[in-house]
Amino acid sequence: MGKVMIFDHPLIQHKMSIIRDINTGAKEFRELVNEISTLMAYEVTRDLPLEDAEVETPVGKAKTKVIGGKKLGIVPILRAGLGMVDGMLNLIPAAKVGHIGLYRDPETLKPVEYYCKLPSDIEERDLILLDPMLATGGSAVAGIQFLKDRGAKNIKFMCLLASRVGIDLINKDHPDVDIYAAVVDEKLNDHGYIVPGLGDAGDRLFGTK
Ligand SMILES: O=P(O)(O)OC[C@H]1O[C@H](OP(=O)(O)OP(=O)(O)O)[C@H](O)[C@@H]1O
Ligand SMILES: O=c1cc[nH]c(=O)[nH]1
Ligand SMILES: [Mg+2]
Repeated sequence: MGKVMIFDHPLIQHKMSIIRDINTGAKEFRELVNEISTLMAYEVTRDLPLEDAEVETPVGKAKTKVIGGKKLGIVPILRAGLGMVDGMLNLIPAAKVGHIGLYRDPETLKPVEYYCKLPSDIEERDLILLDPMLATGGSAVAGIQFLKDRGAKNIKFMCLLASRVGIDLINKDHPDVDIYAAVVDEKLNDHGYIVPGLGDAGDRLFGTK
């Protein structure tokens, strides 16, 4: 089964508290999603392989380590995943960015696909799939399958808020995928929203409600 990493870092917990607050407006919400994504990127990239290197300092030669030939890709699930892209690119600026458009049908709660544009060499890249919300898990599971169908082999899923049900579904359908979540909430309501959650992440990021 994939690893499940929940973040207990005080900075992340503090920022998640503000993000959940109904009184936090779109500007601050966007800034915080960005900042939390950068903090999480630090841990999500922990297993990047290092290679030995040597550099000339002003005083002599230093034996150093550099990130090796690993190619990375980040793939936000539209729309809400877009809010996490810049935060990730702050730390891994060379990563290529793909996009998957999925929305959750409000009646069936099933994901509906409407867009896909991925790096052409996706099968050679380690991918981090981004979506702030993991609720029923339908969108994440569909997004992961989407990437695998196009040749991706090494995929991580990163979200801000996860439900227990969503984590279990990814573990069941994609046991090879590691999950990174800032916070876990236990419950979903009848409309598939995480409770207490933070509401609709896409609407809060883009001010559409
Ligand atoms: O785990 P699930 O039950 O599938 O729900 C999570 C999905 O729902 C939200 O997207 P939404 O459909 O609201 O689209 P949006 O990002 O365009 O607002 C969220 O960003 C996830 O993609
Ligand atoms: O709580 C939820 C569930 C799905 N999508 C959201 O944006 N929020
Ligand atoms: Mg939404």
